[in-house]
Amino acid sequence: MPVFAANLTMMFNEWAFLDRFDAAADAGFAAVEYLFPYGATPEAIADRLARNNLQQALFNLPPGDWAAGERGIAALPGRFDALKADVERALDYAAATGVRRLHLMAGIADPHDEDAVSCYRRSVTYAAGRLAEKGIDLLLEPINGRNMPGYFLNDFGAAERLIAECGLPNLKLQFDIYHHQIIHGDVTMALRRLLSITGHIQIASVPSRNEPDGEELNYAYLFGEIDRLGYDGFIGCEYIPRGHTLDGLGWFKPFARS
Ligand SMILES: O=C(O)C(=O)[C@@H](O)CO
Ligand SMILES: [Mg+2]
Repeated sequence: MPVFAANLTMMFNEWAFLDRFDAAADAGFAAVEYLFPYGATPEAIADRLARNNLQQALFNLPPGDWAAGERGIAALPGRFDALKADVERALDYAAATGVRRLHLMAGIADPHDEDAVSCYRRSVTYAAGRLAEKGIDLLLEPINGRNMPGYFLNDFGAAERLIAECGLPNLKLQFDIYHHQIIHGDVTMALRRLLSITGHIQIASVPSRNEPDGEELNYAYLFGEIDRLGYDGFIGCEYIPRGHTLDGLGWFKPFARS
């Protein structure tokens, strides 16, 4: 049975950030993820995880200046020193939370620009190496261009090729089913092909990015397929609830921790 992680950036927004940990645990989640922990101290987050017996499934390395429109800096030439500092900052939070996987955002850059391509590869190789020393996986997530126009890593094939070329055991794919359906479709066949290099899965309805209980994808079928393929990682619930978070958890009832 999949282990679902509540995404505390999108879900449980009725509560302040730290209180979302309590709310997610009360709703039956055994794990959480979010985009960024950096607005709270590592100690405060560790305390919420411990007191609620929650696993920290995932978070992202710092993304650059998010408010200014940056969406990662890994593919941005001239930012390598900042990236190295970001890796250390994320590792402080990793040590406190016990997370075993971190997502590195690529940034807004032309995927056909040679400088961006070589810069991205250098950043990925460096970050994966540093995380390997701590037993942590580095994840790469292709993101669709409708949600993130101009994003460098906008193709699952590109991620698959890079992971194969680098040949680093802790470099893995973050398979967000929502993005895959929008970019490529054919989700089941892609899961079968890519699960062996997948370190984390995320879900949402398509096209609305709401609860995984309707619209274009049949998640009941996909959860069965993910189980059948032997996936033993987390599934991150990276969706925007249609209304109050708790009112939209009908789909989750069979999986809730009691
Ligand atoms: O946008 C998504 O999808 C994510 O998983 C975020 O972490 C941004 O990368
Ligand atoms: Mg995602």
